[in-house]
Amino acid sequence: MIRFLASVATPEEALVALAGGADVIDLKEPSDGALGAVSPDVIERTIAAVGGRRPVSAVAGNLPMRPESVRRAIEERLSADFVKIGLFPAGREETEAVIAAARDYSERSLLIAVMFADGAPDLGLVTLLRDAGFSGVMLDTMDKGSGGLLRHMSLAKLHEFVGAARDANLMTGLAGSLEAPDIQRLGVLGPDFLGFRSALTRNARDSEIDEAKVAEIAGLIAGLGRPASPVPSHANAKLSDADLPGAAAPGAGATEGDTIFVRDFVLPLEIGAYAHEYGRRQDVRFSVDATIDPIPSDARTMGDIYSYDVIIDAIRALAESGHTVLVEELASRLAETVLADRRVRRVRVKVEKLDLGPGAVGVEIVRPAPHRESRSRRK
Ligand SMILES: O=C[C@H](O)COP(=O)(O)O
Repeated sequence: MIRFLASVATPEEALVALAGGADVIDLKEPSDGALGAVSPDVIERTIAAVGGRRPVSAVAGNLPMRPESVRRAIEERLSADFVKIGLFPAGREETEAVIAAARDYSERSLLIAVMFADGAPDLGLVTLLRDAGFSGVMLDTMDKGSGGLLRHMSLAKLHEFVGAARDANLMTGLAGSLEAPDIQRLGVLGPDFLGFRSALTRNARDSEIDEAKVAEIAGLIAGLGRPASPVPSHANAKLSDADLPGAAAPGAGATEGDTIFVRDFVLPLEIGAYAHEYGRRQDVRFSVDATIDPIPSDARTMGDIYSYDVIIDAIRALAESGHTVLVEELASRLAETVLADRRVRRVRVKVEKLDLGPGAVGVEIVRPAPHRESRSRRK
């Protein structure tokens, strides 16, 4: 299950976030850039207001990459469940010194490193973070006026980040001016947290958060229903472990379903078994028809639908994944990604190479959703 981290500036906002359904109350001062810190007094009052119902995190601030500044900031925030420490662009040595300095506190709080997608993040730091006792790592954006996370980093790169962090046994979070349509697209990657501030306010990022907005984001995240990697014990106790939504069996006598499609989507890919097909790209056309549970007639938000963006993202990820020998492999991998969403009943995938002749060559496959099959076998 993916958790919803809501950034708040005051105890009052924390209560709004709580009422709206946030899973983690993240203290930061939004008028002071990406990781503006709130005072220790605000931290204490917020912890008291939240009263143990949810974990509270506090950011260390927009600090220079100097061990003594980072140490002091962590020291003042140890009463929070998580302390988020920004790894701002700096030389490797300075960054390593900050990570090493944080190690002294890893037994006393859960440390989360924050890297910045628009700040040339070094994903190779993940193992250092693990060795220094960090509990998690997030990707966020520094410049809140420069577009959201997906503008700065491709899904394939984010996938790599989540995978590397998970391999290092770190919790992962994604944030950066995220909006409602990003949730399903990032949900496919299975991070532990999605973090929000801008999407929770009706006006500017530093205006007050709005409960209805918080509830909308909470509903969309709850609708993802992905399994989570373990969250360390004392913070976990404050997180609700509601059953995975979206897992209900389709009603008996349900219709064939509706179709979400992406057709004739052409991208250049490295593909083919011949030597002359290596080291160059050729145009490949993808067409995907996903048969999904009938769309409710009152569907109005992203949470009510299966997004074609998820299919497009999966195709783009294939294009970025290096050389593939067979179109059949592309088709199977794409089908698997689409079928991972429990609303999908069946998928038809057509993959065509366009540069080999006057026409197209390729493959078309149809695959049923495995979770639907096993359910009907049990009956
Ligand atoms: O940690 C999450 C951030 O506060 C996200 O803020 P943002 O949605 O305004 O980028």
